[in-house]
Amino acid sequence: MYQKGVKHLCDNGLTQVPNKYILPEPDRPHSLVVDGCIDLPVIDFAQLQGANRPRVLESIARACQEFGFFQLINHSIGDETIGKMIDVSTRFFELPFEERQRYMSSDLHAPVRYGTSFNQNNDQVFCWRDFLKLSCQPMQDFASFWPSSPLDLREAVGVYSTKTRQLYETMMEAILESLGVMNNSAIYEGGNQLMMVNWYPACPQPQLTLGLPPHSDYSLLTLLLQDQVAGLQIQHNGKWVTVKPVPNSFVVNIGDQFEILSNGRYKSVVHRVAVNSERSRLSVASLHSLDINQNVTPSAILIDDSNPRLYRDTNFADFLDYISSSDFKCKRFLESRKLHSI
Ligand SMILES: O=C(O)CCC(=O)C(=O)O
Ligand SMILES: [Fe+2]
Repeated sequence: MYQKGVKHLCDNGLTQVPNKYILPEPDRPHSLVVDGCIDLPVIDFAQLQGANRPRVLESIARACQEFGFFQLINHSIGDETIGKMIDVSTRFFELPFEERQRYMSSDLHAPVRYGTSFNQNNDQVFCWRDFLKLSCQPMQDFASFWPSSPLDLREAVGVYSTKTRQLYETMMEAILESLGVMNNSAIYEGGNQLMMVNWYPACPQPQLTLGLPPHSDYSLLTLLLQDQVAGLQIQHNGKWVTVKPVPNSFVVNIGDQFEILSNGRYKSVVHRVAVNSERSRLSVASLHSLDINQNVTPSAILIDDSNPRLYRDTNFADFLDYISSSDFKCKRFLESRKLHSI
């Protein structure tokens, strides 16, 4: 019954968190280890386009080194596109269960997948999240698989994914430039784009469970849209800190593939999601990575005698194999790609 998702469970009335979702004591989101809200470094996309570019690139480098995350403002994706994406996603999760169930699949490679928890095939303890995962790139291959209800979903996802894709390419160019890696559009053109729409229902005992367990993203880069309900927490200086939502901005974070590409200069930082008893929360993560079988390799110009190569080549298919074969937690996939001299 837990396989049907948290929304389904809550719709049937719930005053306590079932055992299936109760984390062992040390894994719970204790308020003691949470160091309050932080303002992530803010990067002004508009400034990146003009004479201030060198200064903005320095701020990007600092943000990527210190946090692995930043807030992107003035990013040129209109409020209307963002508003529609949030609205249509919310309406998807409000559809009757039978309608959502049509997209349920335990196949990690399915182009459209409605599911629950983190990896419901393997998780011992479930997390307090339902999701809709949509493959987006190349769009002509995938759009016909996207849910046909709500009626305006395909159009909203089409516009939103095209615009986030363009923004991703511009940000990749800038982030690589901040590392001194120039003229490398071949790395990020084409590639894979997955839209992960996350729904975290309000939870009667939020201190016992998590919306998502600690993990790093496998992507090169993730562009995250969150609504106004706080929940995202990142590891910073050994503590969990909550990221304050900024309206109409994107939270941009470095993924495992970028950590490898940068030979460890920029780290893919572990994050998790806390839930709350007051409000449900929606987020849309646009995960951008290389094509499924395309290897990511540390950039040659970031390797020399004093900076030896730190990672072996890997690809997205390896990651999917990894998460289907083990109880995937934290950064263990990336750890498994490290060359053992470090
Ligand atoms: O909901 C969030 O704020 C984060 C989602 C996330 O980390 C993910 O989808 O990988
Ligand atoms: Fe994530």
